[in-house]
Amino acid sequence: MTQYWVIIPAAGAGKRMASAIPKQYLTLNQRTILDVTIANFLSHPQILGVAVGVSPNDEHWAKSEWATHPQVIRYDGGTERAETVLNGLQVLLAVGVDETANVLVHDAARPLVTHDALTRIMAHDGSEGALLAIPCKDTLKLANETTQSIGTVDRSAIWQAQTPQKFPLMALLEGLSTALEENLAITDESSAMELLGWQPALIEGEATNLKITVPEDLVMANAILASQTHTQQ
Ligand SMILES: Nc1ccn([C@@H]2O[C@H](COP(=O)(O)OP(=O)(O)OP(=O)(O)O)[C@@H](O)[C@H]2O)c(=O)n1
Ligand SMILES: C[C@](O)(CO)[C@H](O)COP(=O)(O)O
Repeated sequence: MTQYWVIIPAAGAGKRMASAIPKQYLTLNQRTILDVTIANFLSHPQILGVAVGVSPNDEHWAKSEWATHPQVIRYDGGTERAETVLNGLQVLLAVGVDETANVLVHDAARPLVTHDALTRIMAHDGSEGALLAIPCKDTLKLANETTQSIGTVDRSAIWQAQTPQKFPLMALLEGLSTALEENLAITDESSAMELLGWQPALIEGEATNLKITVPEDLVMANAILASQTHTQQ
């Protein structure tokens, strides 16, 4: 079975969470969100190691249960997510990861991804990359500047992107470098690859793989964790 390195961007400030500490260090079932995320990956047999991008002035990483683990590399993230991921790709090259290898990129703020979903995206053998995503289930409204509905968007072709996202290391490095050089506001890896003309596969994920962004997401994540057995070590 193919084995993978994972880049976990964890250098964000968590502004929308409005918490005293960056949200990736908030507690989920007596562990930090970041430690739960790392545990989820390192407990999967196809994961070789994790490169975690944290803020250069991060004061919390040293207390992580993974801070000294041999399969975990800490590196300096950037001011934007794309920069943090790009720095991670450079780190993987520096430690000898093959340029042709596919790598996974996964938000630190998504601790509940299941091994089943990880196995499915790693098993996907398409040539244009892949990402976990979920088809839109709600009716979508278009809002005007006073938050009134001015129309309904056809949701039949709308999917919500999640992570992990999987791309060849060097291709992703080119995509992110291009997007950053052109000052393009990209919020995930697949949008950078689409700029190069790639059409990555959408691999259906799970609604429980939520990104913890605002306080109510943490309430939901705790409820999901309490109701499901996640394979974590
Ligand atoms: N410069 C940045 C910005 C974000 N991230 C990471 O990208 C993931 C998804 O981003 P998001 O949920 O937006 O996190 P934040 O940027 O921290 O949140 P906010 O936008 O509310 O500040 C998070 O794990 C976050 O730590 C990162 O590594 N480097
Ligand atoms: C990568 C991502 O989680 C896919 O939905 C999302 O784009 C991250 O966006 P954010 O604004 O950095 O949270």
